[in-house]
Amino acid sequence: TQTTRPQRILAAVQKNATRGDPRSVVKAIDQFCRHKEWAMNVGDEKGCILDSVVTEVNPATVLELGTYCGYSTVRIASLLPSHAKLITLEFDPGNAAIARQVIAWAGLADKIQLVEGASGDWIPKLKEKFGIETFDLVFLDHWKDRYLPDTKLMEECGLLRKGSILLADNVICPGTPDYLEYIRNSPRYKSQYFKSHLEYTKAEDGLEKSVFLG
Ligand SMILES: O=C(NCCCCCn1ccnc1)c1cc(-c2ccc(F)cc2)cc(O)c1O
Ligand SMILES: [Mg+2]
Repeated sequence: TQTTRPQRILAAVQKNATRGDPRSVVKAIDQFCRHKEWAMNVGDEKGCILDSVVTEVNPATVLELGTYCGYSTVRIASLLPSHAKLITLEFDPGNAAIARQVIAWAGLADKIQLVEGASGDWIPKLKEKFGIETFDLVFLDHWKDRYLPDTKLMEECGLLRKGSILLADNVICPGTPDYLEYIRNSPRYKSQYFKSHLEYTKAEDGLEKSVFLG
């Protein structure tokens, strides 16, 4: 019976990465996706931009929308201060099951809370469920047509504070036109575009970093 792409990514991690070594997990996935099989991880080039933003913000609370196989989850969590918490939402149960194992292999399970379900359902429940006040950093990497509605939902639910950072993947490819239009024209945000490339390709893509002004 045929394996799934996430299953093949997990196998590559278990074969090539060292347990408890997040950077080796990131490297193993990048090697596999660059040389064996493309997959929609944020990747190494945009990943370096992600790393610099995480390091600059040094967040105590992080929300990731779109876990996939846990590549960016591991990448972010490996840079967090010891008591920081990362909540990651994944809609697809198959992806979530793989991501849990990738996160465990990296030894980061105690920093990460993986929640299965739809972001639109979960965002209004995060405060009560996880005792979260606000998020210092949000990484948007899920369905591209959900970036805008979920951003508005986070505003309405009081999950953003003055200075909260939103970092959005794929604003060029596949593209998030309605989100870009909103966030770049809203007086409540200050945005900056980081030009890069679609993971493991030469196609243009980039990350949009936006500061919520309150
Ligand atoms: O669709 C993407 N991600 C969302 C996956 C489903 C999220 C499910 N979910 C999780 C939580 N709530 C909902 C994505 C796609 C591409 C891409 C680019 C070019 C191409 F030709 C094909 C694909 C590149 C990415 O970097 C991406 O992130
Ligand atoms: Mg992406």
